[in-house]
Amino acid sequence: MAAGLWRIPLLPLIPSLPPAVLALADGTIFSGYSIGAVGQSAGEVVFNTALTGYQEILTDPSYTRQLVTLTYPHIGNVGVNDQDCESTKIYAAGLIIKDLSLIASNFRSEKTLTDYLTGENVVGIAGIDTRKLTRILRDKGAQPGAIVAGKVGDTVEALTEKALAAAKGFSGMAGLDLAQVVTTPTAYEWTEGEWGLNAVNGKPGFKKLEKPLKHVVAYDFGVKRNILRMLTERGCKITVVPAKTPAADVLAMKPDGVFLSNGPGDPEPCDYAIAAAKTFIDKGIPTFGICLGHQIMGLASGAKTLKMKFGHHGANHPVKDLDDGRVVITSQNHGFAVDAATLPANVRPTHVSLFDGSLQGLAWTDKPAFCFQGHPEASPGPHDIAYLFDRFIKLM
Ligand SMILES: NC(=O)CC[C@H](N)C(=O)O
Repeated sequence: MAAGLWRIPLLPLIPSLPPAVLALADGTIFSGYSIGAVGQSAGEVVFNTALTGYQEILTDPSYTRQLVTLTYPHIGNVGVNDQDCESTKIYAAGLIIKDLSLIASNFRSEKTLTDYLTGENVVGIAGIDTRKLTRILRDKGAQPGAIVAGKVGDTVEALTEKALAAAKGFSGMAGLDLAQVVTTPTAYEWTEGEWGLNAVNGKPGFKKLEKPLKHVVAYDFGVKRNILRMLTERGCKITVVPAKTPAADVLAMKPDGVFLSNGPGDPEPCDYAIAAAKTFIDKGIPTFGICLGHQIMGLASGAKTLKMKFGHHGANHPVKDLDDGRVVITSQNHGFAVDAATLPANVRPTHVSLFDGSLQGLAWTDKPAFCFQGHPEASPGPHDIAYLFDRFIKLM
């Protein structure tokens, strides 16, 4: 047999694998096998087109209450390690894939994807037609759904009934304030830089902040670690604060700049964050927002946000920089967007998506404030738009 051929097709055929079912609220059923914990989980089903980075995706807090299907068909082959986590745990409500690699092969791998999902009590389903699922999500929009993962011997019929009921019971992401659910309970300092093969005395690890040049207060609405690392890398000492920290408390820390993080859920109900953002912008504090932070800044300007049909989730999205015309390939993960038609006169669009023309970046014409809808920290994804971090440093 040709090298490696044995790996791929056998797993779905092994009869003793526990069954799992994914149901969509529209009644569509996918039956496959369980690759994680036994149990059930409901959420909004979204598709992500990144070719790499399943571990970073699972641990991105912005995926709270979302069941993520990866359009790349073969997942798990590089295993999982502690250092590539974007937060302290898996936040995605469940994982949906076509084919699980039977082996994890990477010099940094510490465990398999299955062990990771099971250990974190997160459900996963494999062996389903993820292309069909993605076409449904593209045609009908992101859908409420549920995964029910059983034990060996459970019948698909019984799982299907439970999955359908759970899918129909999930009311969707609109109106959900999840930032206050996932935020840190207390403030903390962050001084860890980026990971490098030779970063710590010639060994792999995270660089340490050498000389703090700026003090940034970062609101944690579900912050991804690589954002903090890329700011640290540029000389920022960061104080990470809980989502509901009043603006006055932050101003008392006399920061050089304020950062508003990514995060899950609908930005509109986050009135506490919108009010804080407005204070910083009005007072002329250099302010930078990413993803949910961008949407919160948009709302603070008086603009409106809207729910997109199926959003942007991937690591290959072209975005145009309207200032110089360059096209950057970006990492994306959002289901809401700032409505360009509602921008006030003092806020101008700086970036647009070349997939659907939706708004990707904003800058205030009269204040040192700007924000971006996608993920300049990537992780996973290309670093084409890392220049936004440099822009923030310059603004301070
Ligand atoms: N990554 C994010 O910050 C996502 C923002 C918001 N929860 C959305 O889905 O649009």
